[in-house]
Amino acid sequence: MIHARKLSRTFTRKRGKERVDAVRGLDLDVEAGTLLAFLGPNGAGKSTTLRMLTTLLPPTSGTATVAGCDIARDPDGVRRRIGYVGQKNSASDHHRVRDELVAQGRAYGMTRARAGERADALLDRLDLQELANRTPTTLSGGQRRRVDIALGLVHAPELLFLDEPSTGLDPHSRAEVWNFILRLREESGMTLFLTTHYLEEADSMAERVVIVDRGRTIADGTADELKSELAGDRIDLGLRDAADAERARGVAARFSSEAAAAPDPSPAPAEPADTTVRIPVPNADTALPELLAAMEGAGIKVATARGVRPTLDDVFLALTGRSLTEEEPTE
Ligand SMILES: Nc1ncnc2c1ncn2[C@@H]1O[C@H](COP(=O)(O)OP(=O)(O)OP(=O)(O)O)[C@@H](O)[C@H]1O
Repeated sequence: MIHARKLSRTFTRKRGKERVDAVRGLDLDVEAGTLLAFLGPNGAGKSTTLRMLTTLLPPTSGTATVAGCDIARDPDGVRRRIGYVGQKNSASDHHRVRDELVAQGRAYGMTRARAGERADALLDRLDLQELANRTPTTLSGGQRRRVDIALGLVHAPELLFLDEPSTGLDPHSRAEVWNFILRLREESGMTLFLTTHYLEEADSMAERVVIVDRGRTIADGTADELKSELAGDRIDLGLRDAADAERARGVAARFSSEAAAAPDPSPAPAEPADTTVRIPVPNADTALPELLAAMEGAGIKVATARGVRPTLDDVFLALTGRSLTEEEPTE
């Protein structure tokens, strides 16, 4: 459904004095029917990639076909086959939801009757009937986002791009929008390509996660594959004081060669107290009892112990030494 080869985009700023390589040689193949989450820190090149694939921005070099059409040679073909839901609300504030859907259908060349039928079918299928005669200003954030998504579906695209669909929403509305997306995916089997900042959402909802950093793909797979191949489990031990923690690190070294080389191999976004020891292990469930027995054998009193499964942030940290939840330093 999407095939990109060496897709690149360079911007020049300050009257050509400064070059920004926003996307650098991206290769990507996406099968039809996939729900793909495109993740990365601020400035990684996610929106630029999305804008190139949706023909809103020409690439500096490289090629891509989207839904069978070349983005450079046949941008109209791409636009007819895809839907795009941007970060800003697309519905105007003062038109009723059904009228807005009809206007969108007309913009795609449908007759008034056909556009009306399509609007009603969408309202029905997406459970939006009760919003049909309301104006967007009277809707909640989640409802408004659902209407935006419906607008992107009027011309029955094969593929829908969503740029940060749940950003700026409260947790309840985020869950509402996600349920909506998952239902859409289940019922239509359509291909969904979305960017998100929310790692937990990408982790639990997407079938495939592509992580980009500084314009390049650094990881690609299912969330489980990425976590088990690139991050691994961890055990966090809480000790009574810094001296005990130091001794515990020595004992832990035998469980993990990395633990010996780097006493705190995984600096979390919140700095751990120096009484906390973090130990990378292949499997936390089996390592925990052995580790506690070893600590006891060395006369070290452990106050707290817990096995920690990796998150996608741990994957990013393992690959880049930075946390995905940290802000990028401004260039
Ligand atoms: N029109 C532009 N002119 C100059 N630089 C740009 C332009 N658009 C994007 N950039 C730069 O390109 C880089 C990638 O930006 P992009 O918006 O694609 O990142 P992103 O991953 O979508 O970030 P965010 O998560 O913050 O939306 C950034 O350094 C950004 O400042």
